Amino acid sequence: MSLDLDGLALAPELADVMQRLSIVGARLQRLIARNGIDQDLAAARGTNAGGDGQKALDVMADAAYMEALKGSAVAFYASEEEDEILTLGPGTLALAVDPLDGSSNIDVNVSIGTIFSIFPAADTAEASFLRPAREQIAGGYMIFGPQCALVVTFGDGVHHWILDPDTGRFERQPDFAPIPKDTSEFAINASNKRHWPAPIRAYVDDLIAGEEGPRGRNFNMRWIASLVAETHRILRRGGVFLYPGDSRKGYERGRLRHVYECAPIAFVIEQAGGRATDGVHPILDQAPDSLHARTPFVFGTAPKVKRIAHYYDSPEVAAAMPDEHLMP
Ligand SMILES: O=P(O)(O)OC[C@H]1O[C@](O)(COP(=O)(O)O)[C@@H](O)[C@@H]1O
Ligand SMILES: [Mg+2]
Ligand SMILES: [Mg+2]
Repeated sequence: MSLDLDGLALAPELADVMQRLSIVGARLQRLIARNGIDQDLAAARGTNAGGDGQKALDVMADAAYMEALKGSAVAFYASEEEDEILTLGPGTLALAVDPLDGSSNIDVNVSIGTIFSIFPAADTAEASFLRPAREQIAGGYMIFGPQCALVVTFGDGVHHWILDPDTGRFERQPDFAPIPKDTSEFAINASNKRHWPAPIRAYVDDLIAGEEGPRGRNFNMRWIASLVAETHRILRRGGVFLYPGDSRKGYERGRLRHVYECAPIAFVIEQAGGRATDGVHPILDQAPDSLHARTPFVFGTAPKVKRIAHYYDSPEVAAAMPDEHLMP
């Protein structure tokens, strides 16, 4: 057993899937640590269904998870790297995965990861995933960086393990505390500013105006270009992440995918007392219309995410709202 699940009272088939995911995660961490010694994990390998360039590690991670889940309770396997949903066998679960998130960071030694979402299997493969994200029974990620960590919610708080590289075991840590509310960090790819919708531009302009602006205080910006790394930071110290839809061709619904990126991250963030929306409406209340559907994605400290939604009504009013009026 590489993962200590004592006390979580998981159904045996779900516990078995978590063990299998963690074993692949520990293997990927070792593989990534040897990138450049054994092979080039960032080598181009073609394009996936979403039209994104695939790298060697994208393809290897996808194959490793798919292989590891054969014989498990996972009947339907959906992946960023697979055009269609695959049927692995009889089973009671459906699993969606972004096998390797943050691919642009594979060859620059920056944290990358895996994002996964688990539903009860429905009658068909499509029905198992094209459904309100609130029906997930598990959502989480593994992050491969200075540490390898597993973060997952089963709807009962946000659980956390850190891989001990000496033993290959994931050691259970205290559950994540509620997301801090007083952090002044925001994460957005500011190079796309000219393409953003007006409310997002107004919100970010007010942050950048700092203490001379309507918010009356200074803010700090981060952009790692690894969703798992941004999520891990926000879980730990608060803040807000935005990847809005924009006017670039193909980015009308943003860049991030509902099924295997936004839905599981939204589940974790809400379970940690935060909020996750498409800018206005909670992600967990939405059902995607296709497997690789994109969605605008805003998540983090709840009052910040609520304030952003108010910018779609009136930027002036939203900028002046005291944080305490926006508390969940
Ligand atoms: O390169 P951009 O446009 O800043 O987008 C960065 C975002 O794209 C992603 O890398 C997309 O994920 P993949 O690497 O799995 O395609 C996110 O991890 C990250 O938040
Ligand atoms: Mg991704
Ligand atoms: Mg990916």
